[in-house]
Amino acid sequence: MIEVLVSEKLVVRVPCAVIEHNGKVLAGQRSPALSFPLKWEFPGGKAEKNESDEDALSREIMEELNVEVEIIHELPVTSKDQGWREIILVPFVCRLKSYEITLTEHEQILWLEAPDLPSLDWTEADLNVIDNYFQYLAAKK
Ligand SMILES: Nc1nc2c([nH]c(=O)n2[C@@H]2O[C@H](COP(=O)(O)OP(=O)(O)OP(=O)(O)O)[C@@H](O)[C@H]2O)c(=O)[nH]1
Repeated sequence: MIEVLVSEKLVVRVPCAVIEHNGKVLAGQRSPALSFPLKWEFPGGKAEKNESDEDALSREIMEELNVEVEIIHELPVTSKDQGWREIILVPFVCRLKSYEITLTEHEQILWLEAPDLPSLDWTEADLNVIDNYFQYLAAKK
């Protein structure tokens, strides 16, 4: 009998924040020292075992930007197959609850008006997030 080894793909759940403030949206540029160097992303990161998406989001945003956020709306989950693993992005539209941002991981952040978001070089999964964010904005009008 031939045995087939099927390796399970790693599935990584990544809550992230589309942070709105004064009519603009925050984009973060990944550090040159990390995976996907210098790509743009929405701040956030991998949820830990037994951690809710919301708790992971708050923790990651505090770790990366040193601010508190309030969730306004959950956007559709989007996934990206990276070959050896699958990233499940769980995006939340948020507003700031505190305002003194201190960067601990990102190379830089930019505040952009929504229509300008696609001008940056995003990680692939984020293109879906941006589309879904545009749909959310259109539905609010
Ligand atoms: N926070 C965040 N991560 C994203 C986005 N899009 C996307 O593909 N990712 C990927 O999701 C993973 C989040 O991991 P992380 O922020 O907790 O940790 P990390 O940079 O050390 O990641 P790594 O596992 O690739 O080394 C990264 O690989 C990142 O590239 C996004 O919009 N926000």
